[in-house]
Amino acid sequence: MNPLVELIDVSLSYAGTTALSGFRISVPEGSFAAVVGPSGCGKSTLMKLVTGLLPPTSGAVLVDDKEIDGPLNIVGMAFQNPNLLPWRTTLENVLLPLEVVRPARYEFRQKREEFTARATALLKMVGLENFADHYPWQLSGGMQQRASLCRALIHRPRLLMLDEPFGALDAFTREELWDVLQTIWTEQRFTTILVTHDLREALYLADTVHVMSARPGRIVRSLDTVQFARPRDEKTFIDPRFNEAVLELREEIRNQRSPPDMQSLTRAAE
Ligand SMILES: Nc1ncnc2c1ncn2[C@@H]1O[C@H](COP(=O)(O)OP(=O)(O)OP(=O)(O)O)[C@@H](O)[C@H]1O
Repeated sequence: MNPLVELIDVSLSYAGTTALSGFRISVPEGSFAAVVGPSGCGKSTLMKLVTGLLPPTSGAVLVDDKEIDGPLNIVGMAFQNPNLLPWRTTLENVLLPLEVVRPARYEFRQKREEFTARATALLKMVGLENFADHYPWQLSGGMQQRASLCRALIHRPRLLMLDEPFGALDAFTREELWDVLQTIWTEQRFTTILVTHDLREALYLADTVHVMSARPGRIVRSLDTVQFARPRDEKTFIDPRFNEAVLELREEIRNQRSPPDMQSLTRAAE
């Protein structure tokens, strides 16, 4: 499969801080990639580069074989905070990107009914069919995150970028949402890049788990998860190979952490 997203020798520096250096990744169209790494290694920076919100300092960010030169409209995004607009109902929140993302916004007025039907179908897929007219404050955190997933997918993006979308949820709700995401992805096969601290989440959802080094971040390991048959379910968690892979990734990330700053440790001990 051709890569939809490719970063070639990318570096990105903020004033005085090199966040990424020598970063390479290739994400085949229709695949699910997860990116894990130690805190501050540049995962969110990667999201900003791939969505075109930040240009690289050097190297190339290619999407669909073209170097990107601004925000992309083929992307859907979801973050740890669902960021639903409090004055809009669930349905209205899901429809929001169609009102702002080109070219959908030109069609929105003529095809409102069709788009509403699409939003309703998505809400059904995530189990929110009876909450379309509710406001965000009437929804639990998990329900808000389900709505945020629908909003990310309403314009049928070719690329879904997820930055810790389940990070703030309790373990049970989080695992429920993994299955919701797995079901939608299996059906629609949009290319997905998930940034997460949760190694089980990465292994459960992705085709390939990429491990980043400590800052300046680059990919130091890419682990294929093909041995875990899809659809994955609770049996996946008790597969010894799954737990071995979690331990392996944990060890890899531990080795990537920067050595402790001895001066601050000494200061903290005083
Ligand atoms: N706007 C900025 N200006 C200066 N430095 C920044 C800026 N944004 C991020 N950084 C630095 O770049 C590095 C990478 O940040 P980034 O937020 O991408 O990491 P992350 O892996 O997403 O972090 P976390 O795991 O804590 O969510 C960090 O050291 C951070 O302090």
